[in-house]
Amino acid sequence: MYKYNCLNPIAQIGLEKFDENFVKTENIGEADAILVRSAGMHDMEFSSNLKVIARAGAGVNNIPLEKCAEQGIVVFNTPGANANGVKELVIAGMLLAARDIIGGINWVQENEEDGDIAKITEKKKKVFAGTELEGKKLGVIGLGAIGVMVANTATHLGMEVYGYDPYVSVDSAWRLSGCIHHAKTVDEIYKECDYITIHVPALEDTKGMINRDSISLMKKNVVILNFARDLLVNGEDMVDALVSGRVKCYVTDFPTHEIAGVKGAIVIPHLGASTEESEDNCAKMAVREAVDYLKNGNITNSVNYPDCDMGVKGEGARITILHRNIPNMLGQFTAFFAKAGMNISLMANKSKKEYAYTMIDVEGAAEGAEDAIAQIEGVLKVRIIL
Ligand SMILES: NC(=O)c1ccc[n+]([C@@H]2O[C@H](COP(=O)([O-])OP(=O)(O)OC[C@H]3O[C@@H](n4cnc5c(N)ncnc54)[C@H](O)[C@@H]3O)[C@@H](O)[C@H]2O)c1
Ligand SMILES: O=C(O)CC[C@@H](O)C(=O)O
Repeated sequence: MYKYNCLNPIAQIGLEKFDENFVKTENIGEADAILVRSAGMHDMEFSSNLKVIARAGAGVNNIPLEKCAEQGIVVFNTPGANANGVKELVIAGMLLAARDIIGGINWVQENEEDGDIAKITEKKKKVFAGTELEGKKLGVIGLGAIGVMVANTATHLGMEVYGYDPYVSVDSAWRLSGCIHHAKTVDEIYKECDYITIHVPALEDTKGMINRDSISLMKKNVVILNFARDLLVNGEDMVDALVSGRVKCYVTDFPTHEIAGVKGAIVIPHLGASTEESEDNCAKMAVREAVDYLKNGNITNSVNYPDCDMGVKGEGARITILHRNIPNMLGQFTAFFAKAGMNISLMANKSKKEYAYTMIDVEGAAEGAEDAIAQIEGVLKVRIIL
């Protein structure tokens, strides 16, 4: 029996994918798997029983990936599962920035008791007038699951779209509309575009990328949209740019004390992925990944270990080994099985940066293998799945 804990509410339709071999626990210390959304995990201590953290979402900056890798905990995310939800809110964000819809709606609410509201509307409405998206230039920084969808949709609104992503994947490149202008430098986006939207992960090299210097390259009255992470934008520099009028509008999904209430900031309470569809998609994918890892040892969509799949476990034992990516690990594993007289029927080995993963199917119960392999230097976690 495996136990799982939910650090955040996870959609029921996903939890229903756990079969009779899984039970929910409120005691994190006894959990084999943790399901999480945005809860911060950097200060948590993990029990040696924990094998999986499945992030029902894309961003993993709330999880200590390196610490988990060192402790043999495989971290998964759910690529693309909430991308459409975010894309739709980004489009809404552009429309809210282009026209003063919020100001107009607030005005109606403030004057709802006025018997003459229909008449005064026609006088007042010019205050809330705006511009259209058609014909404007949109720069998309980061062409992953969300960026590609935003870029493609914006072309249907008649926008001229520039895309920048020096690490774009082959899959994303295939999905990207042919009419998107390939920006070779991020400065080209800053200099050319009327709207700039960022869809990159919060990493050391992306933190604070929107700051005084990058803003100084942008057009006056630019609109900046941030549905990725607050850390990507220097808050103080953004407040200055809004107050001085350098930036016309900053639409963000991440409220901070600094930005909330600043004129020109449209601040949304992290709702990008908060749709029924996105929450269901993320939950289903996260549970599927956790179950497949716990029952079969297969890794799909891990962010700290390599993906590796040997299909459904068969009759004999499956030994799974999380280890450092250093020479002679495979030789030592196979030497153990040879010496123990155990026949290997299937084997796979994959690596990702400093870490590697080996799966070995043997005929029989692989008695003694767990303890013996755990002794090999460089091994981080061994499991025998029977
Ligand atoms: N607001 C929300 O609710 C919400 C929901 C989902 C994701 N997010 C955030 O959005 C981010 C992107 O999500 P996604 O699903 O598109 O992820 P993704 O991994 O599919 O795409 C990220 C893209 O950024 C690119 N990239 C990385 N560094 C870059 C750089 N320096 N310059 C340009 N491009 C760079 C990568 O090559 C990749 O193509 C997530 O990391 C997460 O932080 C927010
Ligand atoms: O879980 C959420 O609601 C937000 C998720 C989002 O920020 C993500 O990175 O996928």
